[in-house]
Amino acid sequence: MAGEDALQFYRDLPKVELHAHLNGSISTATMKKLMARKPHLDIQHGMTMIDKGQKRTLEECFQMFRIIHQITDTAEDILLVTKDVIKEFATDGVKYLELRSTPRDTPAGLTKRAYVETVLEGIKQCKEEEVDIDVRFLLAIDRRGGPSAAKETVKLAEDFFCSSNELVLGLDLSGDPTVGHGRDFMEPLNKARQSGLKLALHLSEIPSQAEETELLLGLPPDRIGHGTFLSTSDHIVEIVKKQHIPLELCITSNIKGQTVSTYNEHHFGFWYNLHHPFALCTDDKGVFATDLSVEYEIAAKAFNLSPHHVWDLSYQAIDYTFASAGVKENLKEKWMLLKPDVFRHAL
Ligand SMILES: CC(C)=CCNc1ncnc2c1ncn2[C@@H]1O[C@H](COP(=O)(O)O)[C@@H](O)[C@H]1O
Ligand SMILES: [Zn+2]
Repeated sequence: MAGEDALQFYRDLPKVELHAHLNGSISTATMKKLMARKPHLDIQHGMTMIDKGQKRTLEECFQMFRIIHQITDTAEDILLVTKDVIKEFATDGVKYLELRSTPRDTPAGLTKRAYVETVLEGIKQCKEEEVDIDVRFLLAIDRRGGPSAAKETVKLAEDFFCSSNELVLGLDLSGDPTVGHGRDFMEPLNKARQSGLKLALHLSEIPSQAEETELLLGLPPDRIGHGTFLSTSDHIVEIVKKQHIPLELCITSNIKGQTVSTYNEHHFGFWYNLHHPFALCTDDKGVFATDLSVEYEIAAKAFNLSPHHVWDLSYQAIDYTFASAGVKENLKEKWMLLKPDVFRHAL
């Protein structure tokens, strides 16, 4: 397979996306619509996206999110962004998506509760429009907010967990990993867990976080975001392996954010060789100018995966979703229906 044929194979492959931050997933087309609504902000596209071949420091990446948040500060913006992002994932062949986003009170008058309601409305409208994708939502805790904001977000998640008809499934812990300490979030995260919410935590995204990682692994989380530096501690690897905690691996994000130097050195290789569960994900498809099909293609090239291996990766990811057993079964049936076509393309 070469060039366009290859990319078509990865597009046609039914996929599960488990690690996508809403405001990091905004495409160029949607960004243009948002910028046209707010010309006074004078934001240029280069300020919100890292193009092919470019890299940024972690600090510069988090600066980009501050700029993006200025552009998405009303309910109309959040509704537009949610619907566009969902439709773009569907066009890329994603059949099941767990979106995550940090509820925000904005100067434009949006409240955290209204923020969540708007995202859920976007998901509902896409369903009514029969977009071919099953979408669920995780509320994100930004480390910058500290324990009090975390408690508020957990409370909101608990409320929507009960009322959203299985749309809200859990929580994410994210934000600048150099800010705060995991211990600040143990109590609210533990409480969330006891309420039945699932936990997807960014862990060991930067070096020297072994102490924090070990503490948070004690919850334990249901999935780990990135886990880039987990493998620097044998003890931590043992804990993760023993509990079979799936990882969410985001290759382009790690390269462009410079926590990993080259594709071949990505920790995909380490966990793949251990046969440990993981799912390929995009993280921020807008900021990092990628798509899930592109991430599968990058992994296949860097780690020499056959189309069968690639198929297995996408099929296995169904088991790592936070969806009910029934939803997982339906997805597996869907995958089997789509399988022959996919392989006709591959051969
Ligand atoms: C800087 C870099 C390399 C980013 C990739 N890795 C990330 N690590 C931690 N938190 C993140 C990352 N990407 C996005 N986020 C979180 O997602 C938010 C944007 O999406 P949202 O507003 O929650 O809808 C950011 O403000 C940040 O809190
Ligand atoms: Zn992330």
